[in-house]
Amino acid sequence: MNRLFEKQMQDILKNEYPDFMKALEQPAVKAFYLNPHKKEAIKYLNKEFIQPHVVVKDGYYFNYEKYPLGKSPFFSCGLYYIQEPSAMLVTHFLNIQKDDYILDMCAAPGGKTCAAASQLSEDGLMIANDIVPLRAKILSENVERFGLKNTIVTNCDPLVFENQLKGFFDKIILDAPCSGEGMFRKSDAAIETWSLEKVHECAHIQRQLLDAAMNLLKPEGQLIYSTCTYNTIENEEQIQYLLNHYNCSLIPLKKSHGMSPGMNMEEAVRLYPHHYQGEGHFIALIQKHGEMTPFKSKNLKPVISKQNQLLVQDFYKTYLNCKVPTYLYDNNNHIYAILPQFPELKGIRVLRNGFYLGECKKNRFEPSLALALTLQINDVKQFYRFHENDQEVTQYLHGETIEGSTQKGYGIIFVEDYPLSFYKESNHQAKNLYPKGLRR
Ligand SMILES: C[S@@+](CC[C@H](N)C(=O)[O-])C[C@H]1O[C@@H](n2cnc3c(N)ncnc32)[C@H](O)[C@@H]1O
Repeated sequence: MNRLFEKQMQDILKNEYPDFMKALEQPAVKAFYLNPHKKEAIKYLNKEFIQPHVVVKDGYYFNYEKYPLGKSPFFSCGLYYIQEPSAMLVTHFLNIQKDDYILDMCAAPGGKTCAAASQLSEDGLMIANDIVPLRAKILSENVERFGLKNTIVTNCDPLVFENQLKGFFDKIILDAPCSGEGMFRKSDAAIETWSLEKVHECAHIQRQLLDAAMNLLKPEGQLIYSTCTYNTIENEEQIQYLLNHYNCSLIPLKKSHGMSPGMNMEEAVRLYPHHYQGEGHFIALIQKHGEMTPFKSKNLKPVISKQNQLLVQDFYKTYLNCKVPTYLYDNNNHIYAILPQFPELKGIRVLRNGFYLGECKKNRFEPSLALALTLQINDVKQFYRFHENDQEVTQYLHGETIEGSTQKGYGIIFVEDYPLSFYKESNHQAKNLYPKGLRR
């Protein structure tokens, strides 16, 4: 372990330092939270290996060795998101209202995006962004798996949002890139790449992101800032900067179960592995004050060609028992259901324009995995239903064709009550439509 880091922790923790070092030798704790839209699924999970999170509603710790939930088909059905138990507190502390407009500035892989966006109604909006293209792609896949209809996924430097969405957001999540000191128990790479220079480099980026966040918030909007690191440069000093330079104040976060206050900042939360069951974290909630007139964005207009509209309508009529969404947006024959409050994003790389329904190809519509994952058994005219451990589910996830019956065309594979993917049947064979990149 780096000497400078050890010295820093001794200064912060004083006589608790040996306990902290001992805790770093223990295995990291794993947890998940249930998808609020699918939470009856808890009945299918093995209670022997899960235990409720101490504060997070619908959050659970679990034993990954004995119960590798990431490998279960239920994971592919989007029934839960596996997230570190300290990271879960970020959205727990953000008092989300159903119609909030939220920006998650550094969102990949999407733990906080999925937790927050799944609490919003169709009057709300989440823009989930990550600057790294590959990470933004993973974020987009996780948004899809969680069945989110109100979420736009972008891949840009979040400073760019300032040009068009100043004063637009009710809440901003800034889970900042940081020096990762809190992840030393989970990741050797975090230990190896730590240096004081890295702390200062991260602090520089964080400062830019914090300035942008304050400008992007509505007057009376809230910013939740978090890092998985312990040093005060990236934590309390950043918050103090905001308090000194902006019309804002700290909202006190309620501490329990071993959560510690910030350093000379009672309202914030610090999490240490020798006190709290999870990795190292810092969280602060900032209330912006002010009178600025909220910015009115230019909204994204629904546009779709007549021909593509007919293809989508025909697909819904033939295979589904639900209505075609009201606002359709056609991006190069990729069809999205958008919501009236979606802003137009100019010059920003958008990976997901909202709820992706599928692609119009020549004279047919090919439905997406995103559409499949939002359907219930009553919504579809044809389906096959299996149990978690049935061989057909394993075969399907491998990408194999499974034996059909006398159905024709598109249907959905369900695992218990939860959709997994579309298939297309002909000649008694249910052709596999599970995306190649997700097969396992
Ligand atoms: C701590 S992780 C975010 C974890 C995520 N919030 C979650 O809950 O799954 C920080 C993210 O910041 C992104 N990042 C790095 N530099 C950035 C920058 N300059 N602007 C925005 N995001 C950045 C990284 O790609 C990384 O995905």
